[in-house]
Amino acid sequence: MNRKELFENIKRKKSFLCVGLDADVKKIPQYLLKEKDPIFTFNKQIIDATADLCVAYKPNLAFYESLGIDGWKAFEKTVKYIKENYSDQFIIADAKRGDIGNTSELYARSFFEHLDIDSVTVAPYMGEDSVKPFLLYPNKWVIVLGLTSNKGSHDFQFTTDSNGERLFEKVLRVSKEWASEDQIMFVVGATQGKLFEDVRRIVPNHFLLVPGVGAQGGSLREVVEYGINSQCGLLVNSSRQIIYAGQDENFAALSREQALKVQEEMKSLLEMKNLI
Ligand SMILES: O=C(O)c1cc(=O)[nH]c(=O)n1[C@@H]1O[C@H](COP(=O)(O)O)[C@@H](O)[C@H]1O
Repeated sequence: MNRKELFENIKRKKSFLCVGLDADVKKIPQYLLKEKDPIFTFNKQIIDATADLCVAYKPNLAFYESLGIDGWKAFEKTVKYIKENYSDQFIIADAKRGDIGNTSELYARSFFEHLDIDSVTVAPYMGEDSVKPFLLYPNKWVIVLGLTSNKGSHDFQFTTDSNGERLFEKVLRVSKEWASEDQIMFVVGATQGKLFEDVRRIVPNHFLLVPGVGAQGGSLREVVEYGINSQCGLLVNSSRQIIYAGQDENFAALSREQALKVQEEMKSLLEMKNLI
């Protein structure tokens, strides 16, 4: 999916919500454990209940890999299900990969060839040659960790060099040269609030993947205030707050209610910014 199509979907659905499919076998409704594939059954119901309210899904690989082969199968089935039933959804494999070139090549192959997923999150720490193999796929997206949502973002990302440039700023400035705005997005945590202004000074046009609203307490209003651009430029992820809204048979309907609340706020913010 290209940038124009993504923006068209945002306008049509009046939403820039990404639902995070972080399905933890210990947190999903426990009655699902009697199913043959509880994680896929859970995901399928969440997807069916939210697909008209969001433009993207982000399964985080940790939740699947932790279950071994069964988890990987549930991941593949989830991706296939989205692609076959909701082809307008942008799929993000949240894998935070990145390694020496020949290894990254294989990571890229698994997500972009084997699974044909739209995008993958990548850690930039190992530099250009660790990210480049992902960029060899012209219609796919690489989502580079820029300024993360967690407390530990302060350990390294805010350290400054002799010119006063912070590490996250250097990451954005340097890595945006590795490919065009049609292939690279950046992760910026919703918890970083006003710092979106600093991010936008360096990458005014890029799409940003923004986790950290909901369970981590980031403010959607602030993200929009400081981070939106003329093509919206934001995919705001919420995982736990949406997918764990209920524990009984009606869990998917409760997830939908949560997603609807976020989508309604997004609609009014898009209207306020004259984008719809
Ligand atoms: O790359 C990410 O998606 C990510 C980056 C970041 O800085 N912070 C962050 O929370 N995430 C992911 O976004 C999701 C957030 O989940 P919730 O806090 O439950 O909404 C998880 O899958 C995290 O791994």
